[in-house]
Amino acid sequence: MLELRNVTAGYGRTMVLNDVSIDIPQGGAAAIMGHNGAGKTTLLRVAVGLIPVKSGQVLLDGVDVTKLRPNGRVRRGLGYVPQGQLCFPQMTTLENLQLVSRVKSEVDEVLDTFPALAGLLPRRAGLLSGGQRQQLAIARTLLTKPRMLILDEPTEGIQPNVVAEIEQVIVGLSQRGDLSVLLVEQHVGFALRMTDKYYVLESGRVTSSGAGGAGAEGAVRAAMAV
Ligand SMILES: Nc1ncnc2c1ncn2[C@@H]1O[C@H](COP(=O)(O)OP(=O)(O)OP(=O)(O)O)[C@@H](O)[C@H]1O
Repeated sequence: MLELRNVTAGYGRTMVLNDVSIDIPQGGAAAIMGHNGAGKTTLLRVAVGLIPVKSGQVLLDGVDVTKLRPNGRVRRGLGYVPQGQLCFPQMTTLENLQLVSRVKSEVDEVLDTFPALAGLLPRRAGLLSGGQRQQLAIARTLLTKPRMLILDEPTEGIQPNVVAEIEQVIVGLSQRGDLSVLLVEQHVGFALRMTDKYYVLESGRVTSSGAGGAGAEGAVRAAMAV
């Protein structure tokens, strides 16, 4: 569904990604792993269209979207949840959701996926916990009805006891069958459990890739130890 083909990209004259290729099929789930500064967030930004490529191509459903703006890519089915549990803190949980959709049945549908949010609708988003804000950020993106959900470190900065809750939601989404998932994640075990493909990025290059699943953990840890 989403393919980056030999992408080189960066900021100004500094290239961060060098000749990176990844391919996530429709309904598939892939994890990008690597140390801090390896270029994981940059890769996601390139996929979404927030950073132009210097060379290479981005394809959605086999169509070259390299020159397409982010809003065009969202219309074609990309949903992006950036790092940091972003929300509008002065607005309530419900108002944050209604920024995307005022259709009650659509809001109710995402609340089925996030029952924890249902009881927090009148609360200002700034007063939610980090885990609740992350759920809100994912719920808001789901309201755009993506076919591919792109998540940047969804468990970062979240209390360990809430991490499992977030993981469960993402695993559920990835198993829906109609939603592809691309995930940047530091928790190697979790990332591999829920994906069928992994890529390790080091200094802007893919240094290891293969099938996901718990069996890949050794290979990923070895690749990241280099
Ligand atoms: N807006 C920017 N302008 C210039 N350089 C940037 C910018 N954002 C990131 N970089 C640089 O690009 C490189 C890759 O950053 P990126 O955020 O993609 O890495 P990452 O793998 O996501 O790291 P982390 O795990 O710490 O989030 C780093 O050297 C970083 O300093």
